[in-house]
Amino acid sequence: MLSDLVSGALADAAERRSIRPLAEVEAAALARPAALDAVVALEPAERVKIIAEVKRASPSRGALAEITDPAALAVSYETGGASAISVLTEQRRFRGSLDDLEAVRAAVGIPVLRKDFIAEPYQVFEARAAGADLVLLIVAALEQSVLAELHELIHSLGMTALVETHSADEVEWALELGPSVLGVNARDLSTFELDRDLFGRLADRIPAGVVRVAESAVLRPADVAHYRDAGADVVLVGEALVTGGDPIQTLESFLNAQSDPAQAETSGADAVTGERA
Ligand SMILES: O=C(O)c1ccccc1NCC(=O)[C@H](O)[C@H](O)COP(=O)(O)O
Repeated sequence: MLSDLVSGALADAAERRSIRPLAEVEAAALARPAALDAVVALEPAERVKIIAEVKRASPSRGALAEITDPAALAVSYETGGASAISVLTEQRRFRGSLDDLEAVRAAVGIPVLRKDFIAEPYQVFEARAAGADLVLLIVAALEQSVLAELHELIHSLGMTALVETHSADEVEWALELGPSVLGVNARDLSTFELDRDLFGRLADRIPAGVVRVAESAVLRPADVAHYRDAGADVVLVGEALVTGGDPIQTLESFLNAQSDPAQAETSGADAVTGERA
């Protein structure tokens, strides 16, 4: 699944490049106002911070929400207290686009993440040209040399990489890059299995000074508390926010629930499927 997603994303990028060549996108990227400092926005604080995701659909869940106005959704995320916005720009399985990213960038004042299957420099320049401040790099999807090249490019353009891992080896490879922000995704991107305890097993391997992001499988406030207790500085939330009805209220409940440790014990969500009990 992951290699299909990467090859689909590369094919779509090749099509866009045939219309808008690299030189043009590079010039647009360099002409953008400077990226926002995502490391400052996400740096550890008393409460866990939230990256709120604009997510219409996914390979594991199918259609999630229509989201006709991604900018309005992002504004409600910002109002609800999100520290950054993640925009899924992959079009085949997530029904996202760079237009969504541009619209969100224009509407909010907090950092915006391009969440996609980034595997070549063109996609990084596109991200900056569309106004991204953060770009996702998935360790499992990339050769180490490509990972290092893209990481360097992201930083040379003033953006921050969110380097995503799913195992102890991947954390080790990610750390070779000297990342500022490192994510552990509870979702295995090939099987879709969710393991909410993975973050806790890997967190100690992430040195102080690197922002620790727990990604996926947050369905209720207790899940935020669970990640916080395991050492997360930030949680990345998609599905619960786009399906939950009122994103502002959902975000507030996630941010406020963190001070109630009792809730950590009452989570009824299944750690493997992520289904609500
Ligand atoms: O969400 C999927 O089904 C998926 C499948 C394959 C590759 C990536 C996938 N999702 C990307 C993400 O990691 C999530 O959108 C993000 O972490 C939020 O997760 P959630 O809160 O569980 O929607």
